[in-house]
Amino acid sequence: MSAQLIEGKKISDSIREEIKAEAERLKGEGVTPGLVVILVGEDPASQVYVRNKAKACEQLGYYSEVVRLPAETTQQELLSLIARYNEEAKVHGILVQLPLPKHIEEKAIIDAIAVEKDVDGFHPESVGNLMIGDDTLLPCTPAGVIELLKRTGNDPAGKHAVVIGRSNIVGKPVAMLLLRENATVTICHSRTPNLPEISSQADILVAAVGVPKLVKKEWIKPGAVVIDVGVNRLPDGKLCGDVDFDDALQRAGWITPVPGGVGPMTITMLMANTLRAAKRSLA
Ligand SMILES: NC(=O)c1ccc[n+]([C@@H]2O[C@H](COP(=O)([O-])OP(=O)(O)OC[C@H]3O[C@@H](n4cnc5c(N)ncnc54)[C@H](OP(=O)(O)O)[C@@H]3O)[C@@H](O)[C@H]2O)c1
Ligand SMILES: Nc1nc(=O)c2c([nH]1)NC[C@@H]1CN(c3ccc(C(=O)N[C@@H](CCC(=O)O)C(=O)O)cc3)CN21
Ligand SMILES: [Mg+2]
Repeated sequence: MSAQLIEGKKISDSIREEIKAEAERLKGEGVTPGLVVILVGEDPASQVYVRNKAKACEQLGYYSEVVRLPAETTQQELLSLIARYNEEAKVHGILVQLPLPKHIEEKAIIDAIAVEKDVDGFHPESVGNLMIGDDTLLPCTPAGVIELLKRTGNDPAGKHAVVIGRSNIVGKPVAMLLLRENATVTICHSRTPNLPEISSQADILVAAVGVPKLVKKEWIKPGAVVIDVGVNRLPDGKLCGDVDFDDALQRAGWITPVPGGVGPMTITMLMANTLRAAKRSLA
């Protein structure tokens, strides 16, 4: 048996076509969606993502700015910049690339972003809205995961979903979205003692851990849908996920590759959020 591939790149390309058509329509009404990405310091992985985001903006005809700041930038300088973009009408979405240098308090920065421009969905008000089921901008990676499931006919409703990882940017929000889609959700983390046992009960397994190839064949229920959020750089420079892909292929029913799975969807969902924020600015 060999799992079916969930082709995130392909699915993401077709969603980008839909977004592009919508963006053209909005431009006809005089609004060009605009995104600013702010990068502090020189983290090489961040550089790649920032470049991919700028490329996507170009492809969709968005207005885009990338602000690269030195690692020594102070928290106050960053806050002032955000205050400026909160007021800037051309910009509908503000993304500050995480992680930030240690001397900057991430929470202070996220809190400072105007909630209507919070295209990451990380602001406490956005998180609260997601939690209570109100209409809000959804965090991109979790929204991408749900979109991948739906577009491959893997509706989460009634399924047991196991999420490994509880970060604020992936684990917790993806669990909340799966719950909203009527899955029964189990969240695991570094203090979960019997991880393989719980994991192997999952109809839908989401790995968002940051440990290369952690998830082995024995952790997977035969036929399960495996969504690998991990993007890890190996010493040889290659990318790999949190799932041992070759191993999992023999057991899973569906699986996302890394690269080419969740990553491209994250960027596409960012583009969708920016479009949404731009549309709302009209109302
Ligand atoms: N594809 C994308 O678009 C995308 C987007 C974001 C992140 N990522 C990738 O996804 C991965 C996770 O990112 P993140 O930001 O969520 O990471 P994070 O903030 O480091 O969180 C990792 C989570 O995994 C748990 N964990 C760590 N080691 C574990 C272990 N051995 N067993 C069980 N749980 C363990 C941690 O538990 P504790 O809470 O107990 O510490 C934590 O909850 C990374 O590889 C990252 O690069 C990809
Ligand atoms: N503010 C903020 N928002 C985010 O969504 C975010 C961060 N910060 N910091 C880093 C993480 C990691 N994220 C991402 C986003 C896209 C890819 C991505 O495009 N991955 C491609 C390969 C890229 C490569 O070649 O390195 C893939 O196919 O998986 C990966 C991680 C987004 N994340
Ligand atoms: Mg983190």
